[in-house]
Amino acid sequence: MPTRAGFVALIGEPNAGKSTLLNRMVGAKVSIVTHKVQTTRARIRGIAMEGESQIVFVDTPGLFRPRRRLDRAMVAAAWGGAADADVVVLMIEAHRGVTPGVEAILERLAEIGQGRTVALAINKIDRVEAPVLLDLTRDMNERFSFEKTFMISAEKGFGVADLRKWLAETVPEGPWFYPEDQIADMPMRMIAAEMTREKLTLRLHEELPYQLTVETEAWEDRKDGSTRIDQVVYVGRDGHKGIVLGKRGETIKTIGQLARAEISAFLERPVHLFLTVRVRENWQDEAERYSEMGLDFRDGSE
Ligand SMILES: Nc1nc2c(ncn2[C@@H]2O[C@H](COP(=O)(O)OP(=O)(O)OP(=O)(O)O)[C@@H](O)[C@H]2O)c(=O)[nH]1
Repeated sequence: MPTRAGFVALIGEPNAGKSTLLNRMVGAKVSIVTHKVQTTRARIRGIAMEGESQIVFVDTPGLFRPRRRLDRAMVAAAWGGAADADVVVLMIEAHRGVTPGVEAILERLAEIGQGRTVALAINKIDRVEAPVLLDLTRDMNERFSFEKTFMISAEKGFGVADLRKWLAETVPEGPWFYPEDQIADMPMRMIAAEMTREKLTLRLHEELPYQLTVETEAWEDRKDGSTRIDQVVYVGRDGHKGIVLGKRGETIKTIGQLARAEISAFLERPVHLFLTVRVRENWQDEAERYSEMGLDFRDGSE
């Protein structure tokens, strides 16, 4: 049987049950990546293997809960995750029905959902009676042409296997993005590097140098319970250094603070983060090495 692999964006209002569903579909084996390993376009929430299929769940951060300081570029980037996905699954809550939030999502879906496979997952079916569910299914399908509708309870596990199986069949044929053995223990160093890269992406967006990667060079768990992490931000050209550093080093300082806070929350221990910006020669070879590692595989291919 040929292998399949694809990106799935799980979208829905806060509290719809996305995390609960993800945890069920992904399982403990890859829970380490359910935190935030990101690709160039979207953050990976988790990877599920089903038969010969690799299902990569991507996050759509801040999509429906824009914070005040979230600018247009970030919202666009968030939608980028859904727009780039092979399959979009909209999750709604059975007992809440078509809320204004769901209506807003449907409006956006009408724009980005064209020509894309979009499924509906009605969650928390344990909270409603059958007639309510049927009415809601009809109503939603009149508003948008979903490829398929699933009635599930992420918490109790009803219908989850069916959805997973359908996703496995629906993602496109092609090689896996991540070797199976790598998924299980994506090293912490790499995750920490990706967290820093994410901060750079969010901060610099359009200005972000094309050939930019972050590597964790040193990692020391100290006796006092804290961790010292040294990372290098590599850029392809000397001229890009200034962009990353910012005026009087302010940009890199802010990025360091944000990344440190996130890594620290992830590790659940104090972190001292040291960032260095370096220019890397022979970029091409390095980029290939990275794509072998399964990171930034979209770089240069689009
Ligand atoms: N009754 C019931 N509750 C559920 C079900 N699935 C999830 N929940 C509950 O719904 C709440 C929200 O679930 P989450 O998985 O955190 O929702 P989310 O969409 O990830 O929320 P955000 O992280 O805020 O976007 C939790 O209290 C879950 O226990 C379900 O099938 N039935």
